[in-house]
Amino acid sequence: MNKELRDRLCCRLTFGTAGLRSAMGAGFCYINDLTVIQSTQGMYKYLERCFSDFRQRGFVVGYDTRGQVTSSCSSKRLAKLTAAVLLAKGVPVYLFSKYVPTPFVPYAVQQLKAAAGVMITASHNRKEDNGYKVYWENGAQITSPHDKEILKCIEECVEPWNGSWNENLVDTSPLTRDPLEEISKSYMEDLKKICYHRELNTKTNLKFIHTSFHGVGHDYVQLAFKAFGFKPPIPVPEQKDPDPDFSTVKCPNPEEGESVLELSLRLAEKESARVVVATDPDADRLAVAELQENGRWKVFTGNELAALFGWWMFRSWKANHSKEADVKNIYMLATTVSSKILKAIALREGFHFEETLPGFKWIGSRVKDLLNSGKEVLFAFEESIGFMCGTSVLDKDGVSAAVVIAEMASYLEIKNLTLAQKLTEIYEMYGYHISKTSYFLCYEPPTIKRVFEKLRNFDSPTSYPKSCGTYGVLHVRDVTTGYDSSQLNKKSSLLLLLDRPVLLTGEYWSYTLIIQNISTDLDKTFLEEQLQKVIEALIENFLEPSKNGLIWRSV
Ligand SMILES: O=P(O)(O)O[C@H]1O[C@H](CO)[C@@H](O)[C@H]1O
Repeated sequence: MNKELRDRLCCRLTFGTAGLRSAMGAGFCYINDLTVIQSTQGMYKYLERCFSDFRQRGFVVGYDTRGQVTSSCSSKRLAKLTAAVLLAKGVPVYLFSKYVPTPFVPYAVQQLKAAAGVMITASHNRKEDNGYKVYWENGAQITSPHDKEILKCIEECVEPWNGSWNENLVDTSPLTRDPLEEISKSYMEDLKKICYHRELNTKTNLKFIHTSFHGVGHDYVQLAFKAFGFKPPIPVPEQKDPDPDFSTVKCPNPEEGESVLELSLRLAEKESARVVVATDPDADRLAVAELQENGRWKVFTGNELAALFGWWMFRSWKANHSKEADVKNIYMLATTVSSKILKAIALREGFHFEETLPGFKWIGSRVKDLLNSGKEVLFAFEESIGFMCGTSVLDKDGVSAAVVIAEMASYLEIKNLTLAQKLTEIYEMYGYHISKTSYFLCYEPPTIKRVFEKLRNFDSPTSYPKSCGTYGVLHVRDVTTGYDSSQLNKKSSLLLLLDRPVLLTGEYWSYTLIIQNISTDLDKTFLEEQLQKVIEALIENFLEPSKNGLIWRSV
């Protein structure tokens, strides 16, 4: 009992890779009415300090379809409370009147010139979770130092203010605005900027299946296909409407591959559709599967999809610009744990590639800086099926990615190519880039700390591993401490300003191993075997799952 109380009351929610995220429940480290009110009060305090015109600019609030029947805690209720805190303080709130994809919030923040915004969502997490994703005025998720400063302000505002509980304010306050129609219309219009073959889309014989995994995606993906001139994709009926229980899937994470796509693939077979697109419950991630000639489905990894998107976005840019257009002004980005295929394409084609820390918040902020300095960013991604096509939304966007891949598939179809065949062509042109991504579940933060401490003091104190099984370690980059053995000054250009290891959410540690930029004449099977062996060595020597009680999830 004491332990239970301590666990619930003696710690606070902190900003992770995607805002505040935790299970819905009672306690200060859970998502509930009180912690959301406290967080918004802290946000108010911080925003008031940062923006003298906060009361003119307002704040955007969106929400997904999550909820708990037993506690009546839902994203919608938490969104209303978020709005109430600000309305009570005289701040105009753009509260969407209906659930929206996460990308609508960063998009709206920029469009409406709001000071900031919040999306109530736990993305693809299990049904028990919820979260509070914060966007800054630049339309990107907040990074340090804002997160730390907001946390400080939250701690100073834990007592609910008058009016903070009054969720009815959203219906009675003259400061409430519903941006749904305006934002939806303008988002779909902006989407057309990355539509290059509308004519072809209207005529294509290809059929597409779409699953929204019981979340927000259905209506918006249908609209996006319409904006591109396509017939509507065929929805998976059992998964098209919101269901906070996610009753047809074990976990609503499209990253889990074929097992989670079961209903979509069976529907595709029935409908003779070759391509399946799956948006996660808040529609910011995209999975894609394609039926192959051998009758099997290929579920693309995030890195493979990025190779296709990168090729496509650059090819489309080239096709729409004169030979004189300055390719040196073009940028593509990826997080450091993602494949370097874009780097290989960039090197060959003459544009720029940049790496960021893991998490789309880093990509969003960097893209904004590049845009501000007059650069053009065509595409950015992270391996966990997060894609940013174009720059209307400075975050990953499953809705735009779904319709872009549909256009790509239709275009390739008239060239008698499948997505998988084009991927092979891309590899043959720019070098094979193979990778394997998976993750371990670990519910004990001290264990994770121990694993990393061991890596930092491997054979002797303060020394990183020199080998992993039979493999030598060429370089070590520790973005938590800022160490990079490959640099002359031993300093990493990527430094995580957090006091915990990279890739940690407190719940799982994901890993991505990449063999990159290899010569095309090497045997791919041999490379895949090598990759598998390196993975096994890494797990056995560095992670030691049985000793550390880590649960492996196959992706
Ligand atoms: O909100 P979700 O999709 O979970 O995204 C989170 O997971 C990604 C991988 O670290 C990051 O981009 C982070 O924003």
